[in-house]
Amino acid sequence: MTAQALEQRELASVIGLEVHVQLETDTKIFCGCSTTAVDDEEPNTRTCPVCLGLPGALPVLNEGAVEAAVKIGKALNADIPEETTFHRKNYYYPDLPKNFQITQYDAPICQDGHLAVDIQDRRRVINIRRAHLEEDPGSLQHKGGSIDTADYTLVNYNRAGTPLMEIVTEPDFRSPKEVRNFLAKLEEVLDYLGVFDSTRDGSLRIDANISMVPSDEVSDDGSIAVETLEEANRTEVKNISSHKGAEKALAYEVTRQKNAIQRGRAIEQETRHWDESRGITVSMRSKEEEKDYRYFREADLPALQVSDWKQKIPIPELPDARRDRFSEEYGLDEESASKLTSTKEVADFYEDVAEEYDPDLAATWVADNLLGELNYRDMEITDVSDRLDEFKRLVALVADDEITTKNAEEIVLRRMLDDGVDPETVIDEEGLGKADDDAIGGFVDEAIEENPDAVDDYHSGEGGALNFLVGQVMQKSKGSADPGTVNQLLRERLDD
Ligand SMILES: Nc1ncnc2c1ncn2[C@@H]1O[C@H](COP(=O)(O)OP(=O)(O)OP(=O)(O)O)[C@@H](O)[C@H]1O
Ligand SMILES: [Mg+2]
Ligand SMILES: [Mg+2]
Repeated sequence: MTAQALEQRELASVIGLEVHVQLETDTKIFCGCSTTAVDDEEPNTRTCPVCLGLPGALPVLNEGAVEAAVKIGKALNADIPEETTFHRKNYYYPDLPKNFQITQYDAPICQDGHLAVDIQDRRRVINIRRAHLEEDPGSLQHKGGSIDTADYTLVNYNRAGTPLMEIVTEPDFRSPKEVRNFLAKLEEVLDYLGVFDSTRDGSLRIDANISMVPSDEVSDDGSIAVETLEEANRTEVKNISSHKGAEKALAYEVTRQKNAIQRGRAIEQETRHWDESRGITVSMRSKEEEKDYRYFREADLPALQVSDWKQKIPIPELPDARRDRFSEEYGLDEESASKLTSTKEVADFYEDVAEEYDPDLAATWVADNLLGELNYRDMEITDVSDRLDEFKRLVALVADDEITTKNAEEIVLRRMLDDGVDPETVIDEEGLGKADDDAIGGFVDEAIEENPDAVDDYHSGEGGALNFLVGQVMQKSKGSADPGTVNQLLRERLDD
C-alpha cells in the first residue's frame, strides 16, 4: 500500500510489544556472579570470565532462571515445549562483550499464550506470540548528553548476564492506553509469581512496535488481516522503562506517524529511541532484519528437556482468581476485592487479618485506612512489609474495643507511619487507651458539676444541652471514651 493511498484514509494505530523482564535470581543466567547491585558499586566488578566473554569461558545455565520462565509461561497460558534450545544472536555493540547475545530462536521456552486485561469496562485478550530466555547486555552511560548527543560513553558489565525473559505480544493493541493497562496487569502477575522486582531500576524494559493501518481494515472484533499487518511499515521504539513512559512514547509516535502519512510521506521501517526527558522519539537506525543477526545454535549449551517442568513447578493463585475468590469468600464488593488483590503483599496481609477478625473490618482497615494513608505518603505496602504484624495488632486493638476507631485511624495509624513507632507506644504516649466505665463515670460527674447551666437547659428540655455535655466528656477523655457509653451515662445521672 502506498502512502498516497493511505493519506486519504482514516487511520488506526496497531501496536505490539517486546517486554524484557528482569528475572529475580540470585546469580546471573550463565555464571555464578551475583545479580544484586550493591550501593555505589564500582563498575565492572560484579563480573567473571563468562559474563565478560573472555576466550574459552563456558556458560552454565541457571536452573532458577528456567523455573522463573516456566512460571511465567504458566501464568501467560502458554505452551511449554518438550525441548527448548539456545541460539547466538550476533551483532556488535559495546555493551555486548562476546559480540553475540545468548538468546532463544526457533524453540523458545514459551509459545502461544494470552493474558486477559480489563480496559475500561471491556475485557480484552492480548495474545502472546512467544516468550524466551536471554542474557542482558551490560549498560552504557552516556556522558554530556543523551544517546545521540553525548561527548563520550562509558560501559559497565555488572549487568551483563542478568537473566531476562522477553515476552513478545501479537500486535493486538489499538491504543497507547491499552498498552499501559496491559503492562500494569503483566507486572501484577509477575509480582504474584515472585519472579520479578518492580522496584529494581530497569527491571522492565519495553520495545514498542507501532504502525498505522486504515481504520476500515480493522474488523468489528478488532482483528486485522495478516497481510495488512505485514504491509504496514512499523517503527520500533526502544528505551522505554515504565508504563507511563510506554503510553507517552506511543502517543507521541501515533501523532508523528499520522502527521507524516497525512502529508504524503511514507513511514520508514526504523528503530527509534524514546527520549524521556525531551518527550520525543528520535530516529536511531533503519530496522535490522532477522538475517542480519546470523542466528545459530549455541553449541556450548545442550538442548534442555522441559516437558515435565510444567507439572513440577507450581504457581500461586493469580490476581484475577484471587479477586473472584475474595468477593465470594469474604463477601467483598468489586472495588475492595480489586484493591485488596492489587499486589500479593496486600492480598496476603488482608487474608491474614480477615482470617482472625471480621472480613469487613479487615477490608476497611487494609483497603481504606492503610492503603489510603500509604498512598497519601507516597509509600507502598512493601515499605512496611516488615511491620505488618504491628498493623495487625492495631486492627486487633480496634476489634477488641481497646481503642476507638477514630483514634486508631487519626492518631495511631498516622503516627505509626510518620514516626515509625508501634501502636502500643502511640497509645501509651498519647494516653489513648479506651477509658473504662469508671473513668468515664468520673468525667461525667465532672462535666455535670462544671456546667450547671447546661444541666438546667437539659432539664428544661433543650435538645442541644446533652450534646454539649457529651462533647465536654469526650474532651476530658481525649477522645478515648465511647460516645454511646457517655450518652447513656449522662442520661442516667441527669435523669436520676
Ligand atoms: N504491523 C505491525 N504494527 C505494530 N507492531 C507489529 C506489527 N507487526 C508485528 N508487530 C509486532 O512486532 C513485534 C515483532 O517482534 P520480534 O521480536 O518478533 O521481531 P523483531 O522486532 O523484528 O526482532 P527483534 O526486535 O528481536 O530484533 C511483535 O511484538 C509484534 O506484535
Ligand atoms: Mg523488535
Ligand atoms: Mg525481539
